Amino acid sequence: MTLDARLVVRRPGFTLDATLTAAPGEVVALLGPNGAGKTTALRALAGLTGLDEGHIALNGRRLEDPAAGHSTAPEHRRIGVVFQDYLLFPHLSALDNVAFGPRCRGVSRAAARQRAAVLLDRVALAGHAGRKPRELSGGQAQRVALARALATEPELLLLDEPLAALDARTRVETRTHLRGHLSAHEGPTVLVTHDPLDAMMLADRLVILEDGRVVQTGDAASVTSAPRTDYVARLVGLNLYRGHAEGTLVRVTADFALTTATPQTGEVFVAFPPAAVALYAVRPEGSPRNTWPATVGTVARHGDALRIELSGPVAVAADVTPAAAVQLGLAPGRQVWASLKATEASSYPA
Ligand SMILES: Nc1ncnc2c1ncn2[C@@H]1O[C@H](COP(=O)(O)OP(=O)(O)OP(=O)(O)O)[C@@H](O)[C@H]1O
Repeated sequence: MTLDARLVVRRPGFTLDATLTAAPGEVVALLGPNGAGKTTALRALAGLTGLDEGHIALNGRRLEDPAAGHSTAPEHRRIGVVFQDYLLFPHLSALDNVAFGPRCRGVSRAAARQRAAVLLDRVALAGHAGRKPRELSGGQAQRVALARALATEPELLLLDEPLAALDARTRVETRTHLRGHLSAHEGPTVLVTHDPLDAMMLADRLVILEDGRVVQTGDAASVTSAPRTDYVARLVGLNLYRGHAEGTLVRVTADFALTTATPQTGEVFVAFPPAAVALYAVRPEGSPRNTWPATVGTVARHGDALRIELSGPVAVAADVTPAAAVQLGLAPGRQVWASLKATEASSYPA
């Protein structure tokens, strides 16, 4: 069971053009900022939004091929969808919600309910089979929605912000359960989220979508260690610049260059954490560091540290201890020197 898709959907002022593949058993997270096209991509896979171009193939079978004038209706795609707000039928019990899909596919009432009971048991809700959705907690409703999506034995599983409706505590617990269920699913799974933690905990691979395009893909470790866009850099809390490298010197702008530890040639990204930026009242002398004058913009709490947004030759975020902030008198408008060790700046080809 393999997913192979190129999704092209044109809207006024927005075009989704994303290639998406997923191997059997693989969980792919579509991660991106608001309006990136994640939901549009999911709806296109489910057949709820038509493709203007491209194709969707599952197991080598074409579900949609606009060039050939072919589109399989949503109900004939072997796809299970868990929507953001779960969309459970309010008047049906948990059991009948789960039995609904098999019933629609012609399974007898008794067999559908039997299958639903097995699935509810699998999501640890056997004791709640008779409850209506309003009598379930958010986490329980999420599990019923998952059981309902699995009830039709889908080849492809789609999840739209599966944990967004849950409070923080339920979320942690439900995420762990969901991870287990996803790994038991033999087909590919595509999940949409704008929560990096959900993406990293649930998915084998991240596909970062920005403005309708795939800007980066890879496992969590490779994406977070080498972000390729500002969005990804902010997501993982790194400063990120693009520049031109000649050896260990990377020219970022006409009047700003950074020295890095590893020599490179050509177009590169340079990334470093805010905690690697040290601030001084006077220019630090005589060390193999990058130093530049900067002006304090905003000061905000960030964990145990203070996150200082600085302007100057480049915008940069620095984390300092509250004690250092007091000592340096860090307030908006204060002029300081920023400093970064070459060994803290990693560079990699753009
Ligand atoms: N039915 C529609 N008609 C016209 N434009 C639409 C429609 N649905 C979505 N769009 C536009 O398509 C773009 C992508 O929207 P989409 O909902 O896919 O993004 P998203 O990444 O899921 O965002 P969010 O995280 O906010 O849900 C947006 O610019 C949106 O305004």
